[in-house]
Amino acid sequence: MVFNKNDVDYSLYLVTDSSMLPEGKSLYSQVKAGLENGVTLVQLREKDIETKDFIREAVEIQKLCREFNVPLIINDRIDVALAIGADGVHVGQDDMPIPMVRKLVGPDMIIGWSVGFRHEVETLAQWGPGMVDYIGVGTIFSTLTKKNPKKAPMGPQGAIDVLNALEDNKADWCRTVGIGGLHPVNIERVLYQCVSSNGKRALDGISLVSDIMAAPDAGAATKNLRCLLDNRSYKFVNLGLKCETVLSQTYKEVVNQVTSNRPLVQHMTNKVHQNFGANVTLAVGSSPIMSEVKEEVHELAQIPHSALLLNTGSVAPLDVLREAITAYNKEKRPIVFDPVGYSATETRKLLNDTLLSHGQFTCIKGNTSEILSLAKLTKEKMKGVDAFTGQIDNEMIAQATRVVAYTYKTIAVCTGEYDFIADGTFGGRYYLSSGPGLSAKDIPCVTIHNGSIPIMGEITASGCSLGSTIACCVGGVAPESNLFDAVVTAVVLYKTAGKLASTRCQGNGSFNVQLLDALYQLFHENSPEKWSTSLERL
Ligand SMILES: Cc1nc(C(=O)O)sc1CCOP(=O)(O)O
Ligand SMILES: C=C1C=NC(C(F)(F)F)=NC1=N
Ligand SMILES: [Mg+2]
Repeated sequence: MVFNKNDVDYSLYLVTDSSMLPEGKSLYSQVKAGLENGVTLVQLREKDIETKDFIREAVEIQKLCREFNVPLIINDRIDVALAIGADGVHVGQDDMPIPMVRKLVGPDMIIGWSVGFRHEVETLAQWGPGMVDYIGVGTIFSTLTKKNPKKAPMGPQGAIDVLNALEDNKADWCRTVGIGGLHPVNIERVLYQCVSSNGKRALDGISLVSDIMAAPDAGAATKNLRCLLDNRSYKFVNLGLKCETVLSQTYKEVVNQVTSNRPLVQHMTNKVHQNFGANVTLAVGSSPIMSEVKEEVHELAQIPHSALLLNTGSVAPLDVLREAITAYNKEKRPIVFDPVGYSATETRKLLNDTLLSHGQFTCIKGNTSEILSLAKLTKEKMKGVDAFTGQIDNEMIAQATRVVAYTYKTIAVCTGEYDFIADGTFGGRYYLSSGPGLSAKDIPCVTIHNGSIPIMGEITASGCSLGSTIACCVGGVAPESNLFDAVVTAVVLYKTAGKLASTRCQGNGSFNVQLLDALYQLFHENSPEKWSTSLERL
């Protein structure tokens, strides 16, 4: 019996592995526990096994899957799949070519293909709908399960590229499952982030091996995975993720909450910014801690009203930065990310991309060049570049800010004469199969202006210290307060202080001091009705 391909539920796809069974468990018992708790598709994958043993095992598992009306896919071994009348086969890039597989198995069997790159999608699109029915998109995160991996982990951004390739090549018939290192700690984030740029396509499901096959209680593990797949809301921070530009909270309220909650803002940042950032944090009624000690990040993240400012000018080792992201995500406390010099060097780009794929950021703040490169809006892609002056117009910057917010499902801030703030969080909602239907141009964005303040660019750490101010506000507001309001308040406060300081200073030395004083005065006076900075909804 072969399933109608359109009826296959790819949401929780178990791929077996008999080499990691816990003591006293069998392949059969693990698969059964999975099927009883929400596994919707099974793939029998045995690398080194005699054909006779494989067939015996396949017949046994097939019988079990039929009891649960779940399709059985055989990995790699077309002969075994045909011999037992399996519902499908899965082949990798180095296995039998797809057109040959289709010729052997006929039109009704399900064919799955391992895909990691855009060119592989272009190939399957050329073959058309009669060939590949679904693809395993991976390897998303590093995993020990697949021996001699040929692909480096692609991260959620790599999976988005594959989803975009499917959309670009109109391969609408092709379904997708993410695979590789998927576990409860990252599944919500993968489903939340992995949406095509046009908003139409999300992953159809997730596929995993060790989380169930190696689980001492495979039933409980599966039940947990099922919940993550079905609840569709990723609360990555314990703040309100209301997706609108109506400031549901006034600047005054935000400042009051920061004052009363006095957040602890952990800085992992560059040497130049350390001192000034700590003083800005104090000026904005908060407590700085400049710690880059791996062993204490979890303790710090657990302190009420903690927030992390991660500025990749920091020289802390990568594993310390990753541990900090893990800790603050685990505690659902905000992380402000400042990808300093994002694409200035390949090294920095690799570091930043690695951190961006490791966790969920509450806010990503950068200057125009950092945001444009994060949005992958290179010169030729930019329509808004003035042909003569080469100046990038505000519409282009606003769009780049929206693309960054959308791509990383975060609040993106682009600093310059005009600051832009876009909300790509979608309220934390995520989808299976079809995405939100909205693209970057549809998400809320505001711009903030207070005339030009050229001296802002003349001092060190002025951009970095906006990061400190944002971290104070998102750290200090009450839980469930709206995240967007807190970020907007920080940017408006900072730009107002910058303007005020520029009218009082005699050069960049005194500007530093005046900026600190202005922040302190504006914050403690807390009379936003007097703040000179204007906000406009785009
Ligand atoms: C079978 C397989 N294929 C992969 C690919 O990237 O194509 S990764 C993988 C193993 C996934 O195991 P786990 O869920 O234990 O990480
Ligand atoms: C190598 C593989 C990649 N992906 C998948 C699946 F997720 F099932 F599509 N299965 C495999 N065996
Ligand atoms: Mg910067």
